[in-house]
Amino acid sequence: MAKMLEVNDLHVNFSTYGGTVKAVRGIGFDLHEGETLAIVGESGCGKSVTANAIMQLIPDPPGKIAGGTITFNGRELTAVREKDMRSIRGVDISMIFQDPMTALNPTLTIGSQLTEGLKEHYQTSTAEAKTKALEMMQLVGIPNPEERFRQYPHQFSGGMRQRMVIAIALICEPELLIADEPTTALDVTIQAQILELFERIQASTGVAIILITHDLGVVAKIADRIIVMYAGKMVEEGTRDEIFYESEHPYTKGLLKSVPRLDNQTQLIPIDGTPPDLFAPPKGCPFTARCPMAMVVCDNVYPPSSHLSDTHSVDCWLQDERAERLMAQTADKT
Ligand SMILES: Nc1ncnc2c1ncn2[C@@H]1O[C@H](COP(=O)(O)OP(=O)(O)OP(=O)(O)O)[C@@H](O)[C@H]1O
Repeated sequence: MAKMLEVNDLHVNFSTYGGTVKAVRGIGFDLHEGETLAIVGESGCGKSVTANAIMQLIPDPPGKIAGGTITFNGRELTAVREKDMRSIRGVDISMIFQDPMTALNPTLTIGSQLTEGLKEHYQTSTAEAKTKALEMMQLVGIPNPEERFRQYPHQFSGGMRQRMVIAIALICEPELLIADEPTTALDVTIQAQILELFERIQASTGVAIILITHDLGVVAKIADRIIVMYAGKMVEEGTRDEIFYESEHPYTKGLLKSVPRLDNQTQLIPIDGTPPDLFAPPKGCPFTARCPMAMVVCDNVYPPSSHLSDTHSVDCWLQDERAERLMAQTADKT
């Protein structure tokens, strides 16, 4: 599959009264047509900022893309003017957010919100837009679309509202859908239904998906590849199986231990401690203070990326060829 998106050495900062928050600190990844990529990590690690940077929605000020490139279908998005970006957003790249309650306008009918994008970007006639909207409602599993088309958001349940938000995001047939915590506000059963919906939509439309979540359990079934972020860095990247069965970063392993399992066989073990302050991130590995395997070097130098396979890489000194020597140094110091 062809490469659609390439993020390279992306840095995003926010200037605040307290200083500069270094929210994203040099991340890079590719996305191919029709792929589902999950970005996973604890609250505050930079997932949403990464998504907003791709959409060119970083509020400036206080935010700024301080470095790096974001190339979408050969176009460098950081250089695109806002006017042109408006014709990419919602058309080529769509984004949906966590809360289906606030994403819809309570004063407009579902139908007018669903057809708005088609009319604005393609000057589609009202009749044609309605036909397309009803098809889309069918695709996302809204029963009685004709009747529902005329209703207002408050007449929909939370799960149905999220289906509508997804329909609105997809109606202009984007090539890329970015979903930021799309199931977090929903209960577990509805959550599973929405995830199945993503799978179904991808199979029928071929849209590529970036799924952002703090919950590895959510991506277990649907992600092709997973990026694990910590304190603005990408600490591990791999296929779903590499992350679930062969993860090497102590943080990824910690996240996996804190995921509830269906068989309820294992005890959930939260990761002790909190992520570092992003005003003054540590110069070494940011996970050091919470890492059960930390060595002296971890505190002082950020680890180089170790490539464990063509698709699997990890930023951890334990994977470096010098690890044994570094462990001995640590033992000497203790
Ligand atoms: N407008 C802003 N002004 C100042 N700091 C910001 C702003 N937006 C984000 N940040 C900071 O950037 C960092 C990354 O935030 P981000 O929202 O990307 O985290 P996240 O991983 O998506 O977490 P969550 O799931 O809680 O949204 C955080 O430290 C956050 O406080």
